[in-house]
Amino acid sequence: MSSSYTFPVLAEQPAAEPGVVHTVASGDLRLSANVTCWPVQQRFEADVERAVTALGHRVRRAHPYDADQGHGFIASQRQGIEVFKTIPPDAPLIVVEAVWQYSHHVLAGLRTHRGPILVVANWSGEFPGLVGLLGLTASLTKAGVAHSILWSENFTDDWAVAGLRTWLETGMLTHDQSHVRDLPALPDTTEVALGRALAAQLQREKAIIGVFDEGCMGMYNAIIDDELLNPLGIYKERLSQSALVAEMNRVPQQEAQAVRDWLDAAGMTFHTGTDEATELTDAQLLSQFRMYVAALRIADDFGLDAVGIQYQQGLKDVVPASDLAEGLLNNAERPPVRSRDGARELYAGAPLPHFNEVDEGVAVDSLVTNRIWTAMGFDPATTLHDIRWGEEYDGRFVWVMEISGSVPASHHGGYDKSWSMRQPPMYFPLGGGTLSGVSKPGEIVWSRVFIADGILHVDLGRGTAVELPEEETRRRLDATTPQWPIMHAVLHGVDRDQLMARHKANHLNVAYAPDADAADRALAAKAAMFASLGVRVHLCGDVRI
Ligand SMILES: C[C@H](O)[C@@H](O)[C@@H](O)C(=O)CO
Repeated sequence: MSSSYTFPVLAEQPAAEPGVVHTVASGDLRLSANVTCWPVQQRFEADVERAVTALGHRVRRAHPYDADQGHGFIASQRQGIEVFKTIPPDAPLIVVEAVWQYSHHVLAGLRTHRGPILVVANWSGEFPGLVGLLGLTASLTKAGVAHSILWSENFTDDWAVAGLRTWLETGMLTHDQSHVRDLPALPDTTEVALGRALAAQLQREKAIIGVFDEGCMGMYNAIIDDELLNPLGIYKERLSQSALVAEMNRVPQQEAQAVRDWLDAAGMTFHTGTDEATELTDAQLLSQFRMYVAALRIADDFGLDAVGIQYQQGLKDVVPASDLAEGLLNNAERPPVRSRDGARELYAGAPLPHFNEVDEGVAVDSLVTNRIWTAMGFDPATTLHDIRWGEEYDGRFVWVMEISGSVPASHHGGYDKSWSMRQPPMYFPLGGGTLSGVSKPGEIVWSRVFIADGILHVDLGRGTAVELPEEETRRRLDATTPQWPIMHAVLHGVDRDQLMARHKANHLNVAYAPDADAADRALAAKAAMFASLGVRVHLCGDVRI
């Protein structure tokens, strides 16, 4: 037997100290975002520390502020793995989030952490901390990692302090989820029959989702393995964003300009300037229109039924934002794009559903929604939104649903009620415009496809997009990211904390129906279609089936 092998020497793992709670903060990959958001994170961490200390425990931050970088976030998976080597595996651990964060930075460490895990976020619209929390908890749910969650403005309110105390004392915190119920036996209605027929068609005839670079911004929760996807009849075409850029470069300038002219004629407003670093320029817009044309051509080449562009890593350093192209793709009424030989209009008169940030839960949902809404004769335009924040208005809790760049123009009531603003430089160094506006009042079906216990689930609910006075809309935009499209959403029979406790994604899908009865019928068809596809359906809040 040889004695020359090199055996690994494993460092001793640190032991947990009684009364000590460790904290970590996961951040963005973009230095500009981490530096900009750091002061808010610091404030929130101080709030959490004060609350934990008042309850008789000590806080030990597991990683320091980095003076060279100008922030104290974990900014990569490698860094996260190294940080977790210093954390006692059995110690109580709080992930503190006031910002949008990349879940994979901390997922490796959290997967093997044995002590109780709590994820907390600040109830604030300023930066997407709540969105970050929801992405991480969805990722932990998919990974099967036990965890608790909690949110508060500054951890001085009784509800949050009581929750924190429970978690510190027991290592567990549960929330009311009595608004969720499993799908009952479905009635014998035309909508149920339609849903089942569309499911049978999808499984027999199959559909393809085109994925331009999988796995956006650490969103492990947004990746659905083929083994879970294929039984629905849905298959992935794996595409590269570099092919998209190559195709963009083949789009002649006049064709991109024709898209701009069409939108100008349709009444859309472009807030342009000349400073590439901070303003939206005509050149950025032309690049975005090239992307719109290129995405349709590639989708046509591969026979895609839906498409997703990752953008936020890689492409963000190559071309302006993908959002404007994405919003256009999701609308039935779009600038026409023809095949390269000019013979055919591509996807004429219909949206090509786009799942932003290659969120594959959104891909499945958009495809299903598109089929049902089209079959029922409704506007099939659908989009995701970030669950960004919310506050009471006039005695009702009104959510700020705010996607990071674009919604289909029909959600605003048309292109003449839509505008485009430069994407914030801290996330989008090369700029590009949004497709923004205020979502029109109306009846919506909301939903989310997610993975738990190794299978696909979907939550379905009803809501109303409400109109708020202009100054309240302005206040909400200014309190969040004013460049992005906003929906004022009231969810039926689901309160603020119930949605936060239950929702397994940073995103939520919405689609409009002509009226409340139509929305109920569309939801019933959707429930039937998902159930027929083998997805576990849950009804949330007040839903009439
Ligand atoms: C630009 C930001 O990173 C956003 O993309 C982020 O807040 C999200 O939209 C997460 O869903």
